[in-house]
Amino acid sequence: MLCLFLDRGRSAEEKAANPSVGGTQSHHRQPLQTKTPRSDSFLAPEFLEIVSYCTSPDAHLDGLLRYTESFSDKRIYRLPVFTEEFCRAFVEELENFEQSDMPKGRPNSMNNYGVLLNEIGMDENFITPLREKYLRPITALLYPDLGGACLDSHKAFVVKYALHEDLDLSSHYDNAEVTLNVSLGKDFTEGSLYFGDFRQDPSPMPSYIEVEHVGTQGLLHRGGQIHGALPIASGERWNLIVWMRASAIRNRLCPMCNQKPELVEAEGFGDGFTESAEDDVPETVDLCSLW
Ligand SMILES: O=C(O)CCC(=O)C(=O)O
Ligand SMILES: [Fe+2]
Repeated sequence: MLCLFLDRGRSAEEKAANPSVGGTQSHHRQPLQTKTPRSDSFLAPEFLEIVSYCTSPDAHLDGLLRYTESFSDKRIYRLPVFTEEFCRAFVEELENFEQSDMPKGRPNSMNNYGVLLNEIGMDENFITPLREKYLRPITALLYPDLGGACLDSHKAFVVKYALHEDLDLSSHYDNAEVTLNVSLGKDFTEGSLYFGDFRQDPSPMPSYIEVEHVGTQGLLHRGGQIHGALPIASGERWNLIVWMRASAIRNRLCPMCNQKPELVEAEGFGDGFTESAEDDVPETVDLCSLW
């Protein structure tokens, strides 16, 4: 059973009742599951401090920016997210899954290597609470105009780059209002991200900036910020990517085709649109920051 060390607070009685929880096995034969995280111990203390600030009554953008690193005027921010111990355990579990004979899909149409988190049961119990409880107070301040306060679904996956596999990722924008990209390790050289224009606001001479990955830390950026990844020169690079969507925004205009979406039924979160598109759209986007 997959359990990403989220149960550090188990009592002796619980351990006696279910000693196998928390173990790491290399051959999974049954559907993988996670336990609901019972503590915040997998999150970096500095990240918890940021969340605590953002949920305080007087929180404001300038106050939040004191805790993060900002990159140019492109609204890209770096912040601590996970502990090192968690990142190591997470990658170890992903490697076990990779080596298993479980059926696997590709993370997206561009990356050939990596893991879709819903395939290992980590969507509902791990990414949903991470988005709702921890990330949303932060994105509400950073991206109110993009529905940062009402990001209500996601697509989450881990991408992997290695010398005889994918080396880089070409320029693209994400199917997301806001993206979180956390560096999980392992050891690698090069492989930085580069960012150009915001898709909805192109300039005749786009300027590009390069942003390095820092282990355990995350980058938040607008999904529409054009970006790509430079080739790694050695080692292996694993990153958690969470494409976060706000139905209140995309119900009005699909961010991929710039048209009013025509909805078809989908499984799970689909692409993050909701059916009652007409009814749910707030008068102004900032309404959702009143949550
Ligand atoms: O390789 C990376 O760190 C970026 C991946 C990415 O941009 C994506 O999957 O959308
Ligand atoms: Fe991307």
